[in-house]
Amino acid sequence: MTLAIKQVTKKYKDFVAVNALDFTIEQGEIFGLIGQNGAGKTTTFRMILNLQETTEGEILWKGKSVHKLDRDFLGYLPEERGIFPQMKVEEQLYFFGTLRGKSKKELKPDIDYWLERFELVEKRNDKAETLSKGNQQKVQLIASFIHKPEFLILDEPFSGLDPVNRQHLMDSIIYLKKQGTTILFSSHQMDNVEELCDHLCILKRGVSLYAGGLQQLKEVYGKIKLSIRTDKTFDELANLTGVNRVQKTKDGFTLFLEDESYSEEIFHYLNGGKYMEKFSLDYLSLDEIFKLKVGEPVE
Ligand SMILES: Nc1ncnc2c1ncn2[C@@H]1O[C@H](COP(=O)(O)OP(=O)(O)OP(=O)(O)O)[C@@H](O)[C@H]1O
Repeated sequence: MTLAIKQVTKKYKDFVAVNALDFTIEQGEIFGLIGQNGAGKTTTFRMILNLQETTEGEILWKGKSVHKLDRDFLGYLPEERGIFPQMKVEEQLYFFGTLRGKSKKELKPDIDYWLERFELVEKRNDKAETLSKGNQQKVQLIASFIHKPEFLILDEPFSGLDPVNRQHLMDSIIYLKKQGTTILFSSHQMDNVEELCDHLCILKRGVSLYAGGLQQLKEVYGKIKLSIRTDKTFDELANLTGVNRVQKTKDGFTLFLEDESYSEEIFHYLNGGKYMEKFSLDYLSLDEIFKLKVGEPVE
């Protein structure tokens, strides 16, 4: 494993912000940390970054305590956004890259590449303060990884970006993973997490409710989401055996089943087992699982 969080607790006086957190991240994977506001995501990042001490437990990078490491292997996009307002975009990127030990010559092709990729080429000589909020965020994002860190931590990287730039960011994260970068990020946008993550940790008030593979998590619940188009009524569907909940959708209904085994019986009931225009059985989305999980009491 690359990063190991071992029984880490963070207390602020009597308040426990992170409680016995324990998970590992493998080299080259994308790992999502999700949780409601105040769940302890930023605190966890700050402890990995050695910006804050753990109260208990330890954090290891490739077997060594993060206290003992030079920080150049890390890249970090903090939640508090901010770049030097008076500095030009390109200057800014050279500044952060050289600060992390790269030469201007090494940085040049990468800066050109990322400015192009994030549609900032025309802004390269503009002062940061004249950019829109989203564009400033893109500059800060590029600055976080322009020195090609082995491990990149992104705190809410998607917030504040429009859908096109969100897609650019998704593609860039996948590109960085392909280059071998290990990536840990937090997001409140579950569709982004679902699309990108191999593994994830769900935090609730500092406690991990789940840490492991995304697909494994989905399989715990099974394929219990049935989307159908039918002329049956809401009540008829709600009264079926094995149906826990019915949701009206734009073009039909979604049935949440007790168990996926009920789907066959329902298929026969709806249309005598014949052709149906829409009948699809699926896993719950991460968003749905998240809402179920955070609704459960913490032990
Ligand atoms: N310096 C501090 N002193 C006291 N309490 C703190 C401090 N920093 C964070 N906390 C508390 O620790 C808890 C976790 O905060 P943290 O910022 O890690 O949450 P988060 O999951 O990143 O939330 P968000 O999604 O809102 O960014 C919160 O209740 C917060 O108020």
